[in-house]
Amino acid sequence: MEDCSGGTEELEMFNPPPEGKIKEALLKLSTEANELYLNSQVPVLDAVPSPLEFYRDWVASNKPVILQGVTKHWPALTKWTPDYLRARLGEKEVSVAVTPNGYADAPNGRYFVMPEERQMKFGKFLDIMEDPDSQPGIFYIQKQNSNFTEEFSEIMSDAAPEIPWFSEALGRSPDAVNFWMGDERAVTSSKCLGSIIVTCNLLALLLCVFLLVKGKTWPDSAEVMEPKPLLYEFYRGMELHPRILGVDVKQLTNCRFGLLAWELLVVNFFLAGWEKHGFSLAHLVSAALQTVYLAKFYWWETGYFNTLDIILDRAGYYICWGCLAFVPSLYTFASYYLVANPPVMSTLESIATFLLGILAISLNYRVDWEKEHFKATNGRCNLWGKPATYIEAVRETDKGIQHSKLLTAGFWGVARHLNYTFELLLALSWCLPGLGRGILPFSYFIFLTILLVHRVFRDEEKCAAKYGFFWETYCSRVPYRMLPGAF
Ligand SMILES: NC(=O)C1=CN([C@@H]2O[C@H](COP(=O)(O)OP(=O)(O)OC[C@H]3O[C@@H](n4cnc5c(N)ncnc54)[C@H](OP(=O)(O)O)[C@@H]3O)[C@@H](O)[C@H]2O)C=CC1
Ligand SMILES: CC(C)CCC[C@@H](C)[C@H]1CC[C@H]2C3=CC=C4C[C@@H](O)CC[C@]4(C)[C@H]3CC[C@]12C
Repeated sequence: MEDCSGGTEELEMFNPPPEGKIKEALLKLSTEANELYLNSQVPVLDAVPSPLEFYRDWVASNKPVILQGVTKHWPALTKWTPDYLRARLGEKEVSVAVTPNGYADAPNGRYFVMPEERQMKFGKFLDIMEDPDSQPGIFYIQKQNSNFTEEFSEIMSDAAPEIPWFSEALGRSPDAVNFWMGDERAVTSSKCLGSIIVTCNLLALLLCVFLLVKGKTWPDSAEVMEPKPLLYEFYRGMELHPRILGVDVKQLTNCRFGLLAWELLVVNFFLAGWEKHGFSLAHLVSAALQTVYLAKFYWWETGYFNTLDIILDRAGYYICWGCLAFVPSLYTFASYYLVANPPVMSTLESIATFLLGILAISLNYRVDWEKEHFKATNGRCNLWGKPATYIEAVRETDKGIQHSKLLTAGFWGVARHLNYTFELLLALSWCLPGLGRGILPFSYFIFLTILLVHRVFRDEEKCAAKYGFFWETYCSRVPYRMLPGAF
């Protein structure tokens, strides 16, 4: 690769347009093509079309299509084993691209860099494929100059160097037929996501079935949900705090598995994006904000043990499948999306987004902290420079008369759920690097808006039942839920 560095200096003299401008132009082109005539997904055809259909529906209208199963009759599919290829081509000299990252045919930062090319015996190349760590670099046979017909004529009859209906539709034989071969490092790490998500789903479903059976047959405590339709019991769960081998299930699924998987995936997606398109500050901002947010969660973890998830929601599909499968898939989606669709955000916008995110995380933490601090000091604390004000709620319970305090100072005197408002703002901040890439990068933000608005009503129903008249007094003193003056 050293030879390439001289080339980079020469390229500098052409003074290419800034990367942001190229990305912007390409994005505009792709958006316009999508709006004007493209399908939202590339269609898949299972049957071979006639030359006329192929020309009319896809070539002439300039639309992409995936043809499935067109090569299933090729002998190559069963014949091409390492032994067979060695016997036919072992002594043959072939051209092999060697790169540090597996991208022999892709832009590297602002430049399209040619890979180092080595001539070697095909047998030697197969040895490297079988033991990739035996040599530094990633070896990849990939040429665009019809290397299949030029260099691999010995195995040409195992495949079809020309597809008749395709040539008929185009009115010409192919200009080039290429043979590519490499190991899995030519593929980005995000390609494994499908298997990870399937595994999480299977594990989660198994656990939910187990929890249902356990709750019905050998619950940890006498307190289990009264009988309901089976599907409901499966969805909502049976037990509040089940344990498996002494481990609290909800703490394991929510705090350990779900959130750690979230962090690992977000870091992985950032690295995959970097490997694929070069370093992106905006992608880093998105990953860094999520990392700070999750670190904040662990700092505040004991506060989480007083939330609806722990005190009200039972261990069932909603919470356990949610944390084992839904959190790794949807909560990480903003970062995942940026792997294939790199951000088009400028450096200045990225820095502004980071600052917005940090501000929102700090405010969210501050709101939660004020309530925690107020409860820990039994109301004897200062907030915003003044002694905290509150409503003393008295209620009769199984354990006798109980006294509780409803905070009316600090953020809890401005609106009843400002922590959710800042939660939405912080979620928006790490989705923002996907701006200009359609609605999908904002999936998590949209889901969270629905979840939190619904949660406001769930939480207030619980508080109204618990505090009765005193809750109504709090609501009249602090009339807004999330947005003072509006909601
Ligand atoms: N990213 C995500 O998917 C989600 C994140 N979150 C975040 O988790 C954190 C915790 O949220 P969550 O548990 O839902 O809600 P809260 O932290 O707002 O807790 C609500 C509870 O606090 C108590 N409370 C309410 N108002 C007062 C008051 N004025 N004075 C004293 N106590 C009061 C009541 O419990 P009690 O009966 O003890 O008095 C109420 O049930 C937040 O930061 C939130 O943004 C939440 C949901 C989803
Ligand atoms: C079945 C699905 C459609 C819905 C699943 C919802 C759950 C996965 C989530 C419901 C509440 C979520 C959380 C609440 C509070 C949290 C604190 C925050 O600081 C980190 C995230 C979280 C633990 C979050 C995790 C997902 C839920 C349990």
